[in-house]
Amino acid sequence: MLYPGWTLVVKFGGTSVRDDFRDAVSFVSRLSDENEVIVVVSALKGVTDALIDLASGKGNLAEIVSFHIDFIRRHNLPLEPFRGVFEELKDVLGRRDEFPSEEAFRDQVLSFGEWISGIAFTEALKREGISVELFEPWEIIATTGDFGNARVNIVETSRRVFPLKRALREGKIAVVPGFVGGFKGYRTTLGRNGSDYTATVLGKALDAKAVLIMREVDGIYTADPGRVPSARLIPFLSYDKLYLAAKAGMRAIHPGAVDVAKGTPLIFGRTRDWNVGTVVGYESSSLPIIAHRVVGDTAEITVIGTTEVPGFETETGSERGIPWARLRVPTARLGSTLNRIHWLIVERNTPRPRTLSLLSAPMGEGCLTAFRGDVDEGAGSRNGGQLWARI
Ligand SMILES: Nc1ncnc2c1ncn2[C@@H]1O[C@H](COP(=O)(O)OP(=O)(O)O)[C@@H](O)[C@H]1O
Ligand SMILES: N[C@@H](CC(=O)OP(=O)(O)O)C(=O)O
Repeated sequence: MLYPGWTLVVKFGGTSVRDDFRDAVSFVSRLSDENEVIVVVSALKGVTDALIDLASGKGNLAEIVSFHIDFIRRHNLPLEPFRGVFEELKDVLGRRDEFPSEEAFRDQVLSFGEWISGIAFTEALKREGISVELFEPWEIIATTGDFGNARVNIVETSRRVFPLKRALREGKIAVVPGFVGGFKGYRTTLGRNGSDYTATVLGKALDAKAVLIMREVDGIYTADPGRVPSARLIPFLSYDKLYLAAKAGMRAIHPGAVDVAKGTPLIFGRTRDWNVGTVVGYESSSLPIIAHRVVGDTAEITVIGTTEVPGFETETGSERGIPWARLRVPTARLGSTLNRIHWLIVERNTPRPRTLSLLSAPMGEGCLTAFRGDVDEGAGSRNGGQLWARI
């Protein structure tokens, strides 16, 4: 499958582990027939948030345990390998004072989400009769001591991957829980969506032929496909454009993951049906990407790959040779009841303009007030509390 004999890192996001576990396991099982495979798993979707609450004293351990037990039962996995882990988590919660900081304690608690997923994946592969070994990420991924947002030390991590190489040589699949690293005996985390970062770091350290990022959507789109039904799939995308989009707030990948990946093909696919949609390398299609984020009380919409957004006063710039245009909206100053802006992007200079993408960004209250003066009314339409502007 793919190219026989390749070393592949395959990462499954939290939604895939929680909702498409069987497809994920069978995909890995199939890949491993002819390839060396390293599997990186995220915590089940929602678990990291629940653990953050738990660490801050608000959460409920029993709920987290029963959520996992339900998952374990639904997939007919043996309960035994998990029991000690739930006990260990309870024990950590009682030892808060032994950690050098609140952040170090929180990272220790968060590490259990990915660790439990790692055990689940390992047990599921064993049940298929596949030879597999689970690795402790805090022993492999060497990081800085910035708890909550640690950076990986690639040189040190490359020294630590020998046990993984040994396992691969022995014909085993290596399972490495994502998002978690280690610093001076403490567990660290790599920032939200950090499992992508684990995957590309391992791709580099093991000189993998490709890193596959498997999720609930089949690739990278011109805008968030969860919000924008007309967003278009981008088949070929460059590392630099993906990096700029991630930095501008696109939720699809951890920005730190992209730079590490340079030189290794990054392939985005959907776990369900094993559908691959985007290959990231040095070349890019000309489609723009729209990303948005809220920074303090300002909402930012960035269009990457364009020099202007006609009809709007934008800040423009260029990074890594790629132009971008950015619109900032001070959400606090706005006062109407509108809470979304829909932004229609059409291809211009063509006889019949085609819709490329539509951004629907929640902007806090009052977008209409902010944009009324700037909008080309002839090009857009307002209905049902939505405002469209053509760019
Ligand atoms: N431009 C984009 N292209 C693809 N996905 C995007 C984009 N922007 C945001 N996303 C979101 O990223 C999410 C990634 O899928 P998901 O399986 O939830 O990832 P993970 O489980 O790794 O967090 C999707 O829900 C998708 O809506
Ligand atoms: N579980 C972590 C790390 C991660 O990468 O998750 P996901 O792959 O679901 O984005 C988080 O929620 O941030």
